[in-house]
Amino acid sequence: MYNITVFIFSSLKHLVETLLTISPTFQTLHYYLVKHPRVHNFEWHQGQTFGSSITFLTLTILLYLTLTFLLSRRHTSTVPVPPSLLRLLTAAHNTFLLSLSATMALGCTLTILTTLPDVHNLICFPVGTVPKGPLFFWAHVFYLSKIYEYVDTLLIILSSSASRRLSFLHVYHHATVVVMCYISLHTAQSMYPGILVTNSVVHVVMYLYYLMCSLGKRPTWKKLVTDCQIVQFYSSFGIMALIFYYHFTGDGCSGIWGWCFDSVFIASLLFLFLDFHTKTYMKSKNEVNGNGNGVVDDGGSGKAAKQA
Ligand SMILES: CC(C)(COP(=O)(O)OP(=O)(O)OC[C@H]1O[C@@H](n2cnc3c(N)ncnc32)[C@H](O)[C@@H]1OP(=O)(O)O)[C@@H](O)C(=O)NCCC(=O)NCCSC(=O)CC(=O)O
Repeated sequence: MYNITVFIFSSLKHLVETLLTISPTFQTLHYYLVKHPRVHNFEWHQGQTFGSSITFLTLTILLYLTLTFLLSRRHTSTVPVPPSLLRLLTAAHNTFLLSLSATMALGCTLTILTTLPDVHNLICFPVGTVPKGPLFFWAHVFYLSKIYEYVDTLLIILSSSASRRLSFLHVYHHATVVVMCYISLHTAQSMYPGILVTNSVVHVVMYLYYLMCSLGKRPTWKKLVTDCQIVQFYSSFGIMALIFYYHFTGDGCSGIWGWCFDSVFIASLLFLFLDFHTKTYMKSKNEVNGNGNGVVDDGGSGKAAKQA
C-alpha cells in the first residue's frame, strides 16, 4: 500500500514539474496559488494572524451556538425571507463554496507536489515544524472557510425544512470542525494538508449537490455524496494510523496533540454519518420494499411522493 502511495506521489510530482516547464497557463496558476508573496510568505502567529487567538475561536463558536439556538426557537412558521430570494442567496452561497473548495484543493495539491520532496514529508512533518509557507496559507484559508460555512446553518434555519435538517450532526460538525482546524494549524499537524485536500474535494461534490437542490434540480445521487463523506472518514483513519506508526517508530511527527483531537473527532463523525446513512437510505429502501404503501424511493431526500 505504501509503495503504491509513493508511486502515485512521484508520478504526480513528475507530471506537475513537466507541466510547469511547458505550460504558461500552469505557470500562472502555480504563481498565484503557491509562489505569490502573500501565499509563500504566510506565517501563523498566535494572537497576530487573523483568527489566531483563543478568544476569537471561543467567541466565534459561542456566538454560533447561541444564535443557532435562539434563531431555531423562533415561534413562527413563516420564513422572514421570500422563498425566491432565499433560493437565490442559497445558490450564490453554494457557488461560492464550491469554487472556494475547488481552489483550496488545487492550491494545496500544487503546493504539496511542488514543495515537498517525498510522500514521507507529507505524512510526517518533522517535530518542531513551524506553521508558515504556502501549505499553512491554505490551512488558514481552510480554517476561515469553516467559519464561513456557518451560513449553511442560517440557510437551514430560514428554510421550510429546518425541523428535519437542523440536526445534532450538522451543528456538532460545524461547531467542532473549526476547533479541529485551529488545533491542526497551531500545532503544524502532520498530514493536515492531505486531510484538507480530501475534504475540499468531497465538498466540491457536496456543494454541487446543494447548488442543484437550491436551483430546484434535486440530484438522484444524494447517497453518493454521503458515501464519499464516509469514505473520507475511513481514509482519514488510514492516514492517522500512518502518522501514529511514524511517530513511534521514527524521530516523531509534528502535531501529535492535534492528531489526538482529530482521531476522536473523526471517529465521532464516522459514527454519526453511519447512523445518518442507515436512517436516510435504509428507510427509503424499506419504504419502497414495504407493504405496498406506494412510496417512491427519493434517494433519501425526504420528499418521496405518493404514487397515484
Ligand atoms: C447529502 C448530504 C450532504 C445532505 O443531506 P441532508 O439530508 O441534510 O440534506 P438534503 O438532501 O435535505 O439537502 C437538500 C436541502 O438542502 C438545502 N440547501 C441548499 N444549500 C444548502 C447549504 N449550503 N446548506 C444547507 N442546506 C442547503 C436545499 O435547498 C434543500 O432544501 P429543501 O429540502 O428545503 O428543498 C448528507 O450526506 C449530509 O452531509 N448530511 C448531514 C447533514 C449536514 O448538515 N451535512 C453537511 C455538513 S457535514 C460535512 O460537511 C461533513 C464533511 O466534512 O464532509
